[in-house]
Amino acid sequence: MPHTNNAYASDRKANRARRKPAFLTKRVNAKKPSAADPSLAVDIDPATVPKGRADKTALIRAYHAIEKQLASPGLTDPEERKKLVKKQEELGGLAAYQAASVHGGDKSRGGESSKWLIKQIKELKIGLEDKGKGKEKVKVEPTIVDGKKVWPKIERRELRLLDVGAIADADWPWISTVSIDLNPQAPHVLPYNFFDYPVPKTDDDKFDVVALSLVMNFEGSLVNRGHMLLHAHSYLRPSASLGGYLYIVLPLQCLTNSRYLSHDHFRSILASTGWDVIKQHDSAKLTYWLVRQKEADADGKRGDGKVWKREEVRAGVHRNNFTVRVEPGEPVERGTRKEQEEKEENKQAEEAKGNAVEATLPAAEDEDEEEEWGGIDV
Ligand SMILES: C[S@@+](CC[C@H](N)C(=O)[O-])C[C@H]1O[C@@H](n2cnc3c(N)ncnc32)[C@H](O)[C@@H]1O
Repeated sequence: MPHTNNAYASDRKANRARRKPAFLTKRVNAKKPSAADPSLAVDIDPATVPKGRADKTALIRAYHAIEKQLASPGLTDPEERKKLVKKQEELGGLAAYQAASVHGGDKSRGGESSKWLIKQIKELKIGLEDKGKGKEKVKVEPTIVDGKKVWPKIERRELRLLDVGAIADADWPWISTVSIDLNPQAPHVLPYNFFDYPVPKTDDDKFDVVALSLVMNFEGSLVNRGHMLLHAHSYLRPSASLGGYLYIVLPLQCLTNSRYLSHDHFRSILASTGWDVIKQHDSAKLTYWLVRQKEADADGKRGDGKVWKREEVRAGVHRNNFTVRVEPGEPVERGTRKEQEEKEENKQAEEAKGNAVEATLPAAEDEDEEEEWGGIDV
């Protein structure tokens, strides 16, 4: 019985046996060597996005392994950095990674994550609560027609959504979406890092909802994942004393099979960073969270400022290491994380392994697990 509920676990076992997947072995040009450094040899046609599930998984893993190295504090040599970036390019770059990834919002796969969000927005009447102050409240209830909910047509101001890590997706007529991504794949997606996207100056220009769908698990720095939770506050428009919503989607295994994170632990981190969980749902592969800003205190703060380090929440070797750390300060840039942080994380990971009853697998195996869930192979 695999330790995951993923139907494709057997594919991963194949990879663990270090069998080189087809797309990595395919030679585009026998003469094309591995540049000056043989360790950079990745025999892949950059234009070819792997078609098979196992090959896609291998690409995601390979890309993520490099992404993690780029986020490492040990990476101080600019030449090493260049090599790693080049390696990613040879894999097809972020575009190939995106094409190979499973996306919660991908309409061709049913747009699973956006569907869930839209349902919640309608049910919670998000964007309607501050409409027409002093006017009679609009009653919005669905009627059931042929067993399906039909929502009445109502006048509503356009709801504003900031879709972070959007790649290329989605629009609804009554939602005004601003989409940003590190590497946009469509003209309407703005090329921004979330941490650099300018905060709107007026409340009217702010957003009702910020979406981080399968984005936190993409971020290689654990501390930056926490910063994403803190940073999202700035973009939300306050409505009465409460504020707007943050929508988070993660691979389910980030919470159900992580050594350092569970549903309860994530809920505590959310509370501490100023969020009340309003709706939560798990599908077979994804976990969905719609959270709302807590009431601000007299100083305008919504969180308790607590520092969250990596803490073990469940033992066992057959676990992934996905977690979120929360620390004050600015988001860290790749390669500039303090060495002390990494030492501390490694020490904690070692202790966790030592405590594990079934601590039999080699470290490399654990590493695989982490890459897998740091990636978005869901
Ligand atoms: C797996 S895709 C998720 C796509 C889509 N949101 C979905 O749910 O299917 C993750 C995307 O997040 C983007 N991303 C990661 N960190 C980001 C950041 N700090 N700012 C903007 N985009 C980011 C990546 O470029 C990547 O395209």
